[in-house]
Amino acid sequence: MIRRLYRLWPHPGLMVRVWLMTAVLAVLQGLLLGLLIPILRAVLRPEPDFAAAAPWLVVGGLGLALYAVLSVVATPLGFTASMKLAEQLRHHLMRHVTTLPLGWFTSDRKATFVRTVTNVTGVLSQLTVTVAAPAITCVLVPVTVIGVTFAVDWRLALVLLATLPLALAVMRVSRRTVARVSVDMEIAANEVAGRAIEFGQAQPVLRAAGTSSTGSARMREALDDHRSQYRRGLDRMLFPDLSYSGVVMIGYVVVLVLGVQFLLSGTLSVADSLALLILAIRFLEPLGAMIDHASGIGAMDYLAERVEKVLRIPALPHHPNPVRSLRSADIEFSRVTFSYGDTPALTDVSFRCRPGTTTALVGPSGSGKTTITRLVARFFDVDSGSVLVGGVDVRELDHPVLLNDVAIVFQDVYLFDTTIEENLRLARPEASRAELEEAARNARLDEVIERLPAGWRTRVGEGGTQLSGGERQRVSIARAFLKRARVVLIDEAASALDPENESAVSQAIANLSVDPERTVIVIAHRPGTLATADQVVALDRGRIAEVGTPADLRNTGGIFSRLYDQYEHARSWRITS
Ligand SMILES: Nc1ncnc2c1ncn2[C@@H]1O[C@H](COP(=O)(O)OP(=O)(O)OP(=O)(O)O)[C@@H](O)[C@H]1O
Repeated sequence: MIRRLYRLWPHPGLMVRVWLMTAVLAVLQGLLLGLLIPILRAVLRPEPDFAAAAPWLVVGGLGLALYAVLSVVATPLGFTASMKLAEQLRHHLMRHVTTLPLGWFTSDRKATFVRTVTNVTGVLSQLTVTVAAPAITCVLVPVTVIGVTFAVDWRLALVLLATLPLALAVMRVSRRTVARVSVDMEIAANEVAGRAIEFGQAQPVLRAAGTSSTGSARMREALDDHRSQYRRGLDRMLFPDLSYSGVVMIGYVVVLVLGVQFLLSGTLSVADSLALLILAIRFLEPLGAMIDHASGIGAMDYLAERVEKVLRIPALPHHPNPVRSLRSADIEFSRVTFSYGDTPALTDVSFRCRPGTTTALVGPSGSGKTTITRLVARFFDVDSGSVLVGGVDVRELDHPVLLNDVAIVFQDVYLFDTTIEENLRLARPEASRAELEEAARNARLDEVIERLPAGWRTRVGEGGTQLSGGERQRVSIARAFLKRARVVLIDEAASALDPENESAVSQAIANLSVDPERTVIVIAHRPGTLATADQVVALDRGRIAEVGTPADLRNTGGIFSRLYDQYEHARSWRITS
């Protein structure tokens, strides 16, 4: 465990200092106890010899003073260490996460990551100080006491020594049980937390459907499960707990019986028997306390594994001499094949998008449209073939340089809870007022801003909830203009937009491709976008089905013409309904 924690932290110096301090205190404690022997031997004689005891008392006094000073230093060190260690581990995780492929950030992984960074690192760092350090004491005090006991009577030292491996062996077995119980309890607690979040979020749906009792039944079920898991856990812990205490108690009784016997037979003095009795107590007491730390150590194991799991995710490979500028926005897919693990997404896909043009990606759900846009931005690396931007394989391009020239307009745009101006400035913080206004005009956002009560200074709410979906997309397109991105990847809203937003978003997309240096790829769901695209790439189950201009493909009876008719039909249905 110690080795594992040592490897986990990039700079384990602070942790080692805390542990060393604890170790020094533990050994000092054992040695101070050992001083009892010469002191008791000098005092518990028929004629007490205080002069002989005096030097030991002085050494003991100095030792105690040192112990007190070290304890005073160690306590605040422990407090700050736990905070600093958490901070260090968080930075370590964050640094690693910035090297991961963007495609790794699915919503469930994001949740796990957030929990690991916030909760797991904090608890692990705290346990590293509050459990690992006392656990060191629990081992080192008995070990030192044994050393000292050997100096008095090797026979009793052997009895104590026999207890140690036995207790540690029982401890090992117990730890496994305790670790399993801790994991089961953590899973049950997570289930409760998950259900609670679901229960909260689903309130509107549950109430609208008049089934709020069903929702609370699911919640109750999770709580019941957690309670019975907890009870089962306590039952399972009973046996290791009792067997461990049993070993420690038997050790103590054996020392007591043998000590009395040696005393009665005259082979051990009264002073030594008394000293040994005290040493035996100090030997067995920390050993007994060790079981209390077993669940903490089990929890540390589990938490360390969770941090290691994130750190083990392979980073996006880095080219040793990356190309540091983008020659042009020419995009080419050359025989690209890609799978998400075992799920094939694209097979042998080749097409080219020239600067100054708009390419519409169409195809049924799951045909690979989103994957194409992800590969352009290098969220993932292809399995075979290559994606070229400006004639250079994206794997050879400096990733920040690529992302600097790429703007992505998601279907569901997330805005920060600040003003509309700040949300736009994210794309280029130093943009002038005139540049902001030009970007807003091009994205047809100007008319939205005019309507807002505080204009540019209107706060958009968490996630941008004060704006409609189409308006949020316009903010995102305005960012692409402001950023002067030469590659723009758009996932057009598939759900219905009101006619005003629909035509504004289509116009904004059309404005983007006016720039002769810009390449626009849009996952198109609107006939308006399809009709104005320069090129259509139709996909079917990860393969290219058709490539051509909308006019060429409109009457072929192929996938594009079918989808076009469907979109048109849906549109007329919306208009007439
Ligand atoms: N993160 C992922 N992990 C595993 N499989 C994925 C992932 N994303 C997509 N897939 C799978 O890859 C295939 C292509 O998905 P993709 O999202 O590219 O299709 P799409 O045409 O954009 O679909 P839609 O129109 O529904 O968004 C599908 O089979 C999908 O289930």
